[in-house]
Amino acid sequence: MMQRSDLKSRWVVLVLTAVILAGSYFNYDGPAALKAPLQETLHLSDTQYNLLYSVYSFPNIVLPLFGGLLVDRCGTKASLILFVSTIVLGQGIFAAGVALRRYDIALVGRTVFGMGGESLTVVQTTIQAVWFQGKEMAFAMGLGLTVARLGSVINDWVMPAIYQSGVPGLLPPLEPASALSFGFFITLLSLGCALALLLLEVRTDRFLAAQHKREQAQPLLHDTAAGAEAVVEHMSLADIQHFSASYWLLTVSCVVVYATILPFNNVAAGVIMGKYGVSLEVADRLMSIPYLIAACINPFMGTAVDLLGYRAVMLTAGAAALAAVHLSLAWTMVPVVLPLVAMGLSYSAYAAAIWPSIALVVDGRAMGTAFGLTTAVQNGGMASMPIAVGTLRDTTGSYQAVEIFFACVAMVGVAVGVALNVVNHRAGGGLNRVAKRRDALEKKLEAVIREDLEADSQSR
Ligand SMILES: C[C@H](NC(=O)[C@@H](N)CCCCN)C(=O)O
Repeated sequence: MMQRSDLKSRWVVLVLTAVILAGSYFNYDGPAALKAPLQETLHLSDTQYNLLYSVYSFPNIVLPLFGGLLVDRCGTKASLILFVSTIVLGQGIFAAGVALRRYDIALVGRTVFGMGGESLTVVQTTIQAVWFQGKEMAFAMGLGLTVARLGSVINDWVMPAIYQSGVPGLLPPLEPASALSFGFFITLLSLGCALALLLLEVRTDRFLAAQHKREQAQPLLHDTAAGAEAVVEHMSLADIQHFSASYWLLTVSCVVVYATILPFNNVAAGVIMGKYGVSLEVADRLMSIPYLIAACINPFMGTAVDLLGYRAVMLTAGAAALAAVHLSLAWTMVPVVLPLVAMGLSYSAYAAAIWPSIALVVDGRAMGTAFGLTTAVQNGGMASMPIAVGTLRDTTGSYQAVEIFFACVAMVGVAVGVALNVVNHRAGGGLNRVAKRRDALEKKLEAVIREDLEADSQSR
């Protein structure tokens, strides 16, 4: 029976989903590229500035856990339009709040934006899973993340330029709301791509329905969400109790290690400007280095993980490298490019290992629940970390204490990584093995058990 993954149009779907997410990542990092102008215009302390990131994550301490359920219930088409519309609305409110010099409205905008932003990644992953099921799924997802991260990089380059010069006849210069309004147009581009995807999905439904009628096959599953059931099965909260120690260690690792990457990016311009005395534009270009490197090497890192294994080792080494990066930013005056390049390499290695590791340690049936739970817990870290960072910066007056704090959190990541290696070794070392070899061993084991069972039933 013909499926979506048999159609060439899956590549169009990949481009559309990647551009949709790039629009979201572009605007997630909007405040980071405009840190100084935003603080100046709205008279914000570091704590208040960082709260713009915490409020993005607050709703997501719960939402991603139910994101899969919502996608299952409402379908990918409806939830895609819902979540993209939510980020359009959120970015519009945020830009309006900044234009009106109303910090409270800006916070509401970031909260609404967050309510769409993280759930959008859930529905995007589901759509990619449905269209690439049994085909190039890992490659497609890696490429999707690369394009999304390019959204962050382009943001770092474009936002300060628009802030400086505005858009003649449209947006005034030296006004942060101008750059944020440009971000609003980018969300409209995401909405345009989402509508194009909706049309493509509807046409594909019709095409497959006609095809299935011809084949006298089962009735068509009328929504991609239903089609997704084979891959991203119904979320069941009861599954959580069966998750292994490795899963929980991976989740803790995800929280602490990501807490030293994304919240660092939120204040990176401030760290670089304060320490090296460069302009906002130069600081913004420099801060794009980690994400630019990650965007370029993500698919290769993913391939390396697939070919070599060593996931748990890579997670631990990535955390250790991040601790070294933050310590060097706290205590040394090495050229800033070096720690930023090292951060990009460690981030990419870490991201390439963490998400497939989660897929390896949970039962396929509980995959949606597992990813939803990890993302929800991760957002707990993303919500609290900016508050801690802002408070530290405001009370000490410099970023040195913040950098030492980041390094300590990364060291917790190293400790969790060591524990993960021990637990994983005792459980057979699956995370450090090559997936194909692991699959082969599991298949062998299954065959032996099946033979035993058959011999058992024959002897009775
Ligand atoms: C793949 C991973 N994504 C996440 O960790 C998201 N939960 C948070 C992304 C925040 C920007 N929208 C990543 O970006 O490495």
